[in-house]
Amino acid sequence: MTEVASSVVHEVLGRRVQDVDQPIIDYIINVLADEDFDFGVDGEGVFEFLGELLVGAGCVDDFSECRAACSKLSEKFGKHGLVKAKPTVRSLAVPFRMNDGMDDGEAPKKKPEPTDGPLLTERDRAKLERRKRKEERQREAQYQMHLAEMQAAREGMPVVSVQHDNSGGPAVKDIHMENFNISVGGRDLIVDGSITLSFGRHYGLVGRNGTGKTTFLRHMAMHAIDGIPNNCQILHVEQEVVGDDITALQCVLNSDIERTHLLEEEARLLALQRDLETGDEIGRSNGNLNGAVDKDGISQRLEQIYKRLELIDADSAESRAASILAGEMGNGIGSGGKSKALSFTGLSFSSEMQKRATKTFSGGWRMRIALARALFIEPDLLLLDEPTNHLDLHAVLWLEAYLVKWPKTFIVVSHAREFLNTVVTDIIHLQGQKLTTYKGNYDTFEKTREEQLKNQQKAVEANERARAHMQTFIDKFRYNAKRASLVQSRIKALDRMGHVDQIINDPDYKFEFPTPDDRPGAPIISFR
Ligand SMILES: Nc1ncnc2c1ncn2[C@@H]1O[C@H](COP(=O)(O)OP(=O)(O)OP(=O)(O)O)[C@@H](O)[C@H]1O
Repeated sequence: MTEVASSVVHEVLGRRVQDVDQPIIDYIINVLADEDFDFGVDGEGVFEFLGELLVGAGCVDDFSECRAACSKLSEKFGKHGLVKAKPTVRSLAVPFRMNDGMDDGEAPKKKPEPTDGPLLTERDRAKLERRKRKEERQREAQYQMHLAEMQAAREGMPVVSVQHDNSGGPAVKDIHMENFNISVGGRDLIVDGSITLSFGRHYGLVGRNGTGKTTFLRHMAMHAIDGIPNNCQILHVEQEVVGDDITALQCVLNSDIERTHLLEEEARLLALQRDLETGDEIGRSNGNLNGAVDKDGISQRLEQIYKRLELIDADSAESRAASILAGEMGNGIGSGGKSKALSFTGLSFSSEMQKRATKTFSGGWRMRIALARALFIEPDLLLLDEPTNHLDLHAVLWLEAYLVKWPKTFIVVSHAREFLNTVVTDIIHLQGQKLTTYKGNYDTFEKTREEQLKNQQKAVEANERARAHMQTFIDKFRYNAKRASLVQSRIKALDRMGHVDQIINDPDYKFEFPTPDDRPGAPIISFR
């Protein structure tokens, strides 16, 4: 069969076959010699299966010549009686219903598909396209459902706010998450993941687009991973603040819930006190002394409130919030960094802007307010997702300097290499559904990875060389009785050896410079 196939191929393709690599010709011959090969009508099967290869390898000049050659190949093989008659499957003009003649009322009626008798292969292709589109729609719907579930769960969670009672040190130190899985819409993003976040370390989370970095942060923020202590305050800066009548400054200050409640109570009690005093005057003029007891109670409570406000340093809160919004360095945070020589304008909210309602700001500026709020809260674990996206260069430099001095743990997802190099102490790499932590900044991570990949490549090559060598020996002496035992031992050794895992690497990085109107700033690393 192979001999016949070989002669037909040489006959049809002619002299050009001589210029084509032998393995390609062997492959073509083997395909055509396969007794199950479907030649299709007029060589259509040959064209579909081998067309591109024939053109690419230079066996024919172009696709039209290729079609003719395929037809000829099919015809010649037919003459040799090697083309088996295969029933040509055509689509039905109208769909065949299995329940025809049965109870019509019960039958699920399907609209007849528009058919004008195309070959099934073309129809199949269209079908495949439709199925793909359907799957994409399903995936999108599942993802939206996942987002809605996350949103609902988020709404049911206690609000992350400024905590004042941690004079004995941070409530939560290291966080150990072990053997957890994360999937979205049936797609596994992290399988059997384990990671330890050491207190005070600054992590950069990197990985190809779509690997699940954002989803991982979301799961952590929702405490949906075992190992995260309940009392750990985790804030994921993902969405801009809601635009309403509250001023930008107040929006930041409101995240100190205790202070806000104390101030509200104080205002209420002072108003009550004023009312009672007015009532007293009226009462005195009527000879009535009622209300003295209430007045004492109010004074006592006010005294408690003032003490607590002092303890939590409520007076300085406003200036702290304002300085974050303006982008000044405060609280000893963020005064260092290599960008010291540049003057910072930071988040750039002037005092006039700080008094404006959040609803008057664009999405980008409301994102800045969300960032300011997170920095003001200083949660146990801060999660930042592409924070530089909404910032101009000055704000990026300011944020870098701020984060360098950040006293607690944070994880930042970013494609900005310089930003990562400046602010992180460790890199978490999400790849192949696994999380791996590397000490050092982004450049160090990249070097370590390169080294690892080189070593892995060497191991793969050494393994393959050794395997090939053994295989050659086996093939050569397979039928040699004298060497049978040697051959056997090599076959066993080959089995034991297995293959070294192929290298899984992220595609190269691509640098992008975003348009200056929305994202002026540092170069962006993205995975091709
Ligand atoms: N809009 C969407 N529709 C359907 N599935 C989605 C959508 N967005 C994300 N997903 C699914 O969730 C997976 C994880 O997305 P996620 O945003 O967490 O990845 P990522 O690593 O943060 O990517 P990127 O760097 O692009 O933000 C995706 O691979 C995809 O399967």
